[in-house]
Amino acid sequence: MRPILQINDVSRTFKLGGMFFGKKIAAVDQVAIELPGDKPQIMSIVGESGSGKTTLAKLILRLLDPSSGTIVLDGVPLSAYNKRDKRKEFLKKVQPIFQNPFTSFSARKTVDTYLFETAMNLDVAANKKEALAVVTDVLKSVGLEYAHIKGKYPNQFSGGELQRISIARALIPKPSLIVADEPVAMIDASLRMNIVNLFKKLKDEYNVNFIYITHDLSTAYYVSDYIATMYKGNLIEFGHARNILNNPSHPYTELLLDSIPRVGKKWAEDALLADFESKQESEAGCKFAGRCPYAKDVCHSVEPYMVHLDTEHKVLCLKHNDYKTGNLAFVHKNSNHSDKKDNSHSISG
Ligand SMILES: Nc1ncnc2c1ncn2[C@@H]1O[C@H](COP(=O)(O)OP(=O)(O)OP(=O)(O)O)[C@@H](O)[C@H]1O
Repeated sequence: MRPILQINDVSRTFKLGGMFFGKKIAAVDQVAIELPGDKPQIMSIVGESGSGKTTLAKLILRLLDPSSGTIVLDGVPLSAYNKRDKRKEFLKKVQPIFQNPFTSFSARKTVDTYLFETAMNLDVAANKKEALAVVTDVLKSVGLEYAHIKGKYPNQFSGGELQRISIARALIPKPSLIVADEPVAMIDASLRMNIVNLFKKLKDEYNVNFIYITHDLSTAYYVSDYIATMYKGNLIEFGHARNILNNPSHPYTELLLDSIPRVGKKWAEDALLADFESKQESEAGCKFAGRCPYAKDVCHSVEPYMVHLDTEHKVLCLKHNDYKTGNLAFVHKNSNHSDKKDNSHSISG
């Protein structure tokens, strides 16, 4: 079964400052992810502010073009949708959900108008009667009645309700992929789980994959089939959520897991993250070395390369190559190969 999503060594750089003296930053730096297509998946992208999550989401949504690399959705490169007349086709396959539902809808338009327009514009319904059936259906799937939203404006809803309506709207074309960028960030903490639970339910009901971008690790670990951890533009760990939870293998993922409040966990353990944050970033080598509790000298001078711990778990860390820099003798017994990152050939033994 072909993967539903392939992100092939994708980078996106931004130029900051002037034409000649400005510097380039790699918001997304050679990210490679393959999401299996055998059944619908929820993949969370986690990482702190500035790690590149939103830039990656925008690349998948075609709101930005990659500086290099390709993204392939269900066997079709996203560049195939570049032509104007292919835009609708793309929107039928990939739908976004944004952080703030109040900015997704104009304050001057009733929300049901949006739903009807989406159904008609994306050729899901040929007329208003057909559209009504579709709209009623998608609203029911997110726990709302059409009668409850009919003729109302965005400010007549709570943030949680409006986010459910955005989800309903995204479902209208029955897309293969929904990209949700921090969809619960503006919602009351007590209601976040309801939204996240919806993703789990809808995944099977609509056979739709979700990319869930979040700071909220507790919901990410709860909802995900796969987890991608990003740090300063790099994908530093990717794998099945079960593997990541039971065997977090990048020191940063370990730290993130440690920072999730858990019943019975002492305050002193929570303080760990802040301590590491205060340390200096290293200039060369691993971007995380300055904060890493396991860093050795080599980590400050040699860029890490991706090590496959098993078929569904990979990590960008020299620790998993026993800090060796040329000899690919992996410590993990299941390891059988390492993959590129173009910088891997700069490693000398
Ligand atoms: N249009 C842009 N021009 C210049 N730099 C940008 C642009 N968009 C993003 N960046 C930079 O790229 C890096 C990654 O940003 P991005 O928004 O993707 O991170 P993020 O992980 O989504 O952060 P947050 O959780 O705060 O949204 C940051 O350093 C950011 O300042």
